[in-house]
Amino acid sequence: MAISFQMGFQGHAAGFRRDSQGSIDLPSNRKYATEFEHVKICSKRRLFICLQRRSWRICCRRGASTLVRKEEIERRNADRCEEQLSILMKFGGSSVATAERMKEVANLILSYPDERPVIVLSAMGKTTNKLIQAGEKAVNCGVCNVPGIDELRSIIDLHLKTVNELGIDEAVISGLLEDLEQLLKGIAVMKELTARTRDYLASFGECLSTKIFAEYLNKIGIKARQYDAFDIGIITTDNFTNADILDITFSTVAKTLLEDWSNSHEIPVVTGFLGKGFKSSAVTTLGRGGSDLTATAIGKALGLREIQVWKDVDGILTCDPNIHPQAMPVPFLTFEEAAELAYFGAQVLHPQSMGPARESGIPVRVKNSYNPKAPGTLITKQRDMSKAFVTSIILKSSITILDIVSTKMLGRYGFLAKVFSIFEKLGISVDCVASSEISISLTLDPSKLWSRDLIHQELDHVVEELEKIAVVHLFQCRSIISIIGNVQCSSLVLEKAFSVLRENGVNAQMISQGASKVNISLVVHDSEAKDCVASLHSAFFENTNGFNHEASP
Ligand SMILES: Nc1ncnc2c1ncn2[C@@H]1O[C@H](COP(=O)(O)OP(=O)(O)O)[C@@H](O)[C@H]1O
Ligand SMILES: N[C@@H](CC(=O)OP(=O)(O)O)C(=O)O
Repeated sequence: MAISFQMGFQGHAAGFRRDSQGSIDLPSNRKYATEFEHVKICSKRRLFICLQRRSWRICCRRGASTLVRKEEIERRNADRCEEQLSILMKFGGSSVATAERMKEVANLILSYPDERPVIVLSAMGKTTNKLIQAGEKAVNCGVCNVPGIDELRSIIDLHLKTVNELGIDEAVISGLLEDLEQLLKGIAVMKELTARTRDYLASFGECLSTKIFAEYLNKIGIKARQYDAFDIGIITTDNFTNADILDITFSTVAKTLLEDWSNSHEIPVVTGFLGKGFKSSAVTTLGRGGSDLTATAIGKALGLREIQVWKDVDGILTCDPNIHPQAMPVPFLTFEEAAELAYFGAQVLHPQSMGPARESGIPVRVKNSYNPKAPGTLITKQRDMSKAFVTSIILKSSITILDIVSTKMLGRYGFLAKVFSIFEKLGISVDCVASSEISISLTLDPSKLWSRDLIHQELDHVVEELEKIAVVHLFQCRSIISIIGNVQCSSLVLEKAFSVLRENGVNAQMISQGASKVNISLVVHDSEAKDCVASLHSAFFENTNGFNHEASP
């Protein structure tokens, strides 16, 4: 964009350079851009005054930092009025962990000038963990000691520091911070933290981050409005800590957000992770990482063109980078592949998040807010599978295997039905199954089903029930390695996977292939699992002579 701008000495000293179109590129050190957005504390006074008189504001356009007229931002606001909301941008905790990160995210939003986005945010950084830890401490610490709980202090410090660094009024969050302390005192008085209270407690994280961010957007000239998901019609089951979104959500959310948008043209900034219980009307949460699900649910409700999920990695990777640092981005995935990957434990996506996107056919793009230029991963209904072989390897550790063999007290036909009716009665879901007429092996993820102190007791209970009809062996400390790949190549995938296991001297204790056939799961001992993943990754992705490389969707 061509602009004329008298750049004084300070501007040159700060490293600003004019390019051939007249745009002024900011120095690569983004600190300057930030300083000029928060001019109150800016030491580059002369340049700041000049900027203010001419009504310039700083924003980031398509990755290159440029100065953009305030009028231009107003024009964009006006353009937004004429059109419907177009995309959804969800930013996870790592993307909004500090004031600096929030500024980067605001710049990212500005770098999509032609879109009218809905924003979904998670809690800042590790706030959710700290809220839960504070709640657990409050149970035993006594009311007087609540204000001194380390995690509470750290949550208050982080949020106050953030509003101060963003130059917004502390009043935006002071009421919420007071309520939070009161809630923790209530937990201390009651000496218990129920699942319902835990969800209410966790909700403070998203309420705080969205209030701060919406206020900041308004401050820099982008009209925005904060929404609590439980007030706009995200209606869920009353299954606290792991609630499911109910279908009524789609029409209620659409009504609220679209009506407000057409009246006020303010970008909605919505709390991820939260909902409202259908029967209880209390705040619920969608399970850890649930903001991804909020994003796809709102995307479906509004019929948006694209759902963007911004993380701290270059998209979905070939495996967890914490397990194997050579993990590389997967450019394209189908909803089915992404759902399997999420369900089998890839932390990067919430297990249920692909549902609403798949039902509505809206593409999901997973991007890196720390590296926006990276293409990320595009998840769509279909993709060209001709060059696809294996897309990723997922590891889920600390699972339990149950080997169940019929005592023949039941007829052959009744055995499997009876086994699954026991799981249904106990409300237990199973990950992998391998079965014959009279025996069945299956895997459970106890940490998802029961709290740590209940795991042993609950497992004993399951075994006791099953022993009424079968001989049961229970094996703990096992890992599921799931290989997500092309159904057409499953024999080749199995052949290669087994030769890797053989080279590593590892015996698979169970093998299972889902009905979708995109996933082959192998169960090994926890102690062997990480080395197996590294060797499988190396065999499928690092020494492939280009065999496993994909270029187009
Ligand atoms: N296959 C994978 N691809 C990408 N990231 C993965 C994968 N498996 C595990 N991860 C982890 O997931 C993290 C991103 O997920 P998450 O922390 O939930 O993001 P956010 O909080 O930004 O929504 C990454 O930092 C990475 O450590
Ligand atoms: N804050 C919630 C919800 C969430 O989705 O977080 P993130 O996007 O940072 O994974 C959690 O920590 O579980």
